[in-house]
Amino acid sequence: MALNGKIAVVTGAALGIGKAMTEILLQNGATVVLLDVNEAAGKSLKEALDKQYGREKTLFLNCDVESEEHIKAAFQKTVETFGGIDILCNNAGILNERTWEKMISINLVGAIRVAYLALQHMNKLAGGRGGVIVNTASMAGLGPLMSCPVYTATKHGVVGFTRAMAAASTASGYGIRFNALCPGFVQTDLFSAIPSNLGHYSHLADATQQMADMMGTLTVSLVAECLLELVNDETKNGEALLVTTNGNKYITFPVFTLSRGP
Ligand SMILES: NC(=O)C1=CN([C@@H]2O[C@H](COP(=O)(O)OP(=O)(O)OC[C@H]3O[C@@H](n4cnc5c(N)ncnc54)[C@H](O)[C@@H]3O)[C@@H](O)[C@H]2O)C=CC1
Ligand SMILES: CC/C=C\C[C@H](O)C(=O)/C=C/C=C/C=C\C=C\[C@@H](O)C/C=C\CCC(=O)O
Repeated sequence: MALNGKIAVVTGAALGIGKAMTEILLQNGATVVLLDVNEAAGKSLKEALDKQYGREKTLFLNCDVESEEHIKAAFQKTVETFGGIDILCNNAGILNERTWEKMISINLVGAIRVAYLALQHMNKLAGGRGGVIVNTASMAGLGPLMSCPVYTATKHGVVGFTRAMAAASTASGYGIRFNALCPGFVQTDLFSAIPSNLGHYSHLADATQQMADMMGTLTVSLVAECLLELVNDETKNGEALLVTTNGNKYITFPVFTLSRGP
């Protein structure tokens, strides 16, 4: 299988989209390290996956992406156990406008911290073997969601970080591709909890639900298939893949040519 011998790390792996990412990576032959702050859910998933794929194909580590210490230890354990990291699914995230500073700390600062610490092991200039980092952004990383402006900001940040790191990696010779996955509404616990997590914008919950009703909700397995596309297609670097129930598209962004003023 395409990912035989590859070592993947998934953050937020215990539930939702991260769980589906873990499963499709295993189905395609990868060994997967599951990182999540929800220890009960992570251990439960590991137990189920052991039965299906064997104990040696996965490792669950309790890891909070807000903690540099946790992430460093998780990546160290990964490299000690499996010899390296080839694929990072930088997926952990929350949606809660009431605790917006924490949401920034997890969705944006956490994603950057995880990517930077993974670079220390993946970067060819640092003895790594290169690979691919897929950051889970969102459709809200491409356009505004009025009911969750800070969530929108975090996801716009993830898209921008991804595209800039893709260019930096190419220019520097890291040997790592960076791509952003931008799903619309996906049926997960995060999505189900939205009405109670809009804070100042709770009065806009109905409008958001109407948008979701109109656009439809995606399954986690469909999102995971798009992850696999970004992992397997070595031509993809610096891409933002929009995933909707009406199909998927690679977003075209404005190009600013550097030219002197008049
Ligand atoms: N559900 C949706 O409609 C969409 C979700 N997304 C993004 O997809 C990613 C996954 O979301 P879902 O699967 O929907 O959510 P979920 O709530 O179902 O699963 C998120 C997982 O991340 C873990 N997590 C949360 N904070 C963490 C932390 N500090 N450290 C480590 N793990 C942590 C949770 O324990 C959970 O297992 C998020 O980044 C989210 O913003 C993007 C587009 C659509
Ligand atoms: C309320 C948030 C619900 C779920 C979280 C998930 O991450 C998410 O943000 C889902 C977003 C769905 C957005 C749906 C419509 C957005 C419309 C506009 O903001 C335009 C957005 C993108 C346009 C991209 C493009 O077509 O070029």
